[in-house]
Amino acid sequence: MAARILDGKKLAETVRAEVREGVTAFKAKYGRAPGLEVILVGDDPASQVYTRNKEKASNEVGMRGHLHVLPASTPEDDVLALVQRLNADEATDGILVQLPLPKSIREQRILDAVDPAKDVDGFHPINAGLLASGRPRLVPCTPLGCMRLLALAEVPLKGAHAVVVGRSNIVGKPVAQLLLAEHATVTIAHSRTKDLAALCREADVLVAAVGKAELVRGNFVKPGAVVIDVGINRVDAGNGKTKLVGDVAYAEVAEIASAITPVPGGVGPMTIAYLLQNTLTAAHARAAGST
Ligand SMILES: Nc1nc(=O)c2c([nH]1)NC[C@@H]1CN(c3ccc(C(=O)N[C@@H](CCC(=O)O)C(=O)O)cc3)C=[N+]21
Repeated sequence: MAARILDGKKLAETVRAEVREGVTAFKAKYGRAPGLEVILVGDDPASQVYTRNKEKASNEVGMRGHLHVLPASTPEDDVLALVQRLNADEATDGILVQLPLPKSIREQRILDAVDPAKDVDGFHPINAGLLASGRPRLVPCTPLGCMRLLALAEVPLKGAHAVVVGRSNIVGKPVAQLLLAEHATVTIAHSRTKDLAALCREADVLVAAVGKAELVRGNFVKPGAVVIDVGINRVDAGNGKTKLVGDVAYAEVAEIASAITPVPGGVGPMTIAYLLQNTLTAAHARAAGST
């Protein structure tokens, strides 16, 4: 039995179309476009591609998207000053600081400076705390994308055992909170978990977000489970080139799971789609004066 492939690229198109309609309605109501400001510090090639894609994607749905590129040598205080300027800018609804930042800059200091009302990544401790308290406001994009993929899979979450492998503030913890809110029984596992394979085999829903290429093998998966692969690992393809693989050994697991997300074309495109959705959400909240 081969698993159903959960096509994130196609579903992301649907989400973007939803956002595009929402942006049209927002413009009609408020006479302005939602504004997204993306900040990239440094010249990491992958980050350059990702941030340009975010800028482009926001413009494609009718937003005012803008990318700020700062040299890697930019002093921490200058990055902070840009964040503060954007916090104060009425036309800016969303601020995204691309990670990782150069080592000379304290990430926490910058992320904590983003106005929680404009924190479209959902990384600010206020937004993390609201999510954990069952009062979600701006929720991290990748976990939102995972939940939408699970909705596509039509997997019943109520009472299901969900195992999340990975405990990051960006994916593992928030996706666990969202699964809990849907009444799943959630286990958060990580690199130090004893007998990880046996624990994962208990999962009806398995979310792999550890950042270790193909860690999740066939023997980690209960027959019929739904598998969401958040990993994006660039590995040697053997022919002098590189390729992207997830945290899941796809070919092997696709023989056992009932549904699985591919890499690329799974969670990645959904992350960008939900960044746009979050920007629209932030714009509405700000325009309505609720924050
Ligand atoms: N503040 C911040 N917010 C982020 O959301 C954030 C970040 N920093 N830093 C880096 C990571 C990574 N990330 C990706 C988003 C989409 C794809 C994506 O669309 N990937 C395509 C393939 C891309 C390719 O071919 O290289 C796919 O999976 O199909 C990948 C990676 C967002 N991140």
